[in-house]
Amino acid sequence: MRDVDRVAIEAYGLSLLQMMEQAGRGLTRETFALANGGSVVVLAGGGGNGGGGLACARHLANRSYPVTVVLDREPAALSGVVAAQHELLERMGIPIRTDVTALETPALVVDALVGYGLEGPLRGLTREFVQWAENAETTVLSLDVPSGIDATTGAEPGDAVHPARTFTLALPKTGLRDTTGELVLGDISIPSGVYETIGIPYTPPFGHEFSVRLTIT
Ligand SMILES: NC(=O)C1=CN([C@@H]2O[C@H](COP(=O)(O)OP(=O)(O)OC[C@H]3O[C@@H](n4cnc5c(N)ncnc54)[C@H](O)[C@@H]3O)[C@@H](O)[C@H]2O)[C@H](O)CC1
Ligand SMILES: [K+]
Repeated sequence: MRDVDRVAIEAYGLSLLQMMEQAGRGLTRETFALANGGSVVVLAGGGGNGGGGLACARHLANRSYPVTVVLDREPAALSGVVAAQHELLERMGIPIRTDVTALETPALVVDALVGYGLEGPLRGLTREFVQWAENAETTVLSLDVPSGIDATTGAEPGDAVHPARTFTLALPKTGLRDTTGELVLGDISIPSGVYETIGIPYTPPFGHEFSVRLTIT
C-alpha cells in the first residue's frame, strides 16, 4: 500500500488530502449504518489513519450526530494535512479531547488510531484508548486496519482492536482476516494504472458504488 500511495502521488499527482477525504466520507457511510443515529466517539491518531477519522467526524457533526473526537496526542503535535483536519474541527466547535476519562460509552467507537503504519506493540495513549474501546462493550468500526493489527501478517504484537466491521481502503490488506469483523472495501480513486505500474493484477471492484462488501474465503 505504501507503494500504491507513493505511485498515486508521485506519478499521478493524486494528493493525500484527496484520498483522505474519500476515506473519511466512505467511513462516514459505514458509521451511519452502525451508529443508527446514536452517539459516536472517534479515536484519532496522528497519521493518515487519524486524518480519515477527523474527516468522518466533520461529516457526522454536519449531520448533527453527537460526536466526540479523542486524539492520542496534543493537537500541537499534529502536522500537515492531519493538523489542518483538526483545525477545521476546532473551528466547527466539535468537542476534542486527549483522554477517555469518564467518557460515556457511545453507540459506536470509530477506530482511526493506526492503520498500516503500525510499528511494534501499541504504546502510550494509543494503547490506553484501544484498551478503553475493547472494554467499552459497544460497537467498534475500524478504518483501514484495526489498530494494533499488522496489515501484512495479521499479527497482534500487543493490544489490538477487534471491531464489528473494518472499512479498508483501496485494496484489502493481506493481514485482514476473521479478527477484523465484516470487511468493506472503500474506493479512494487510485488510478488503475497505479496497480499496473506496481504489478498488482487489478479489476476495479466497485461497479457504480464507492464501497463493496468483501468476504474472506
Ligand atoms: N492509499 C491508501 O491506502 C491511503 C491510506 N490512508 C490512510 O493512511 C494510513 C497510513 O497513514 P500513515 O500516516 O502512514 O500511518 P498510520 O496513520 O497508519 O499510522 C501512523 C500513526 O500510528 C502511530 N503508531 C504507529 N505505531 C504505533 C505504536 N506501536 N503505538 C502507538 N502509536 C503507533 C504513529 O504515531 C502515527 O500516529 C492508512 O492506514 C489509511 O488509513 C490515507 O488516508 C490515504 C491513502
Ligand atoms: K485503525
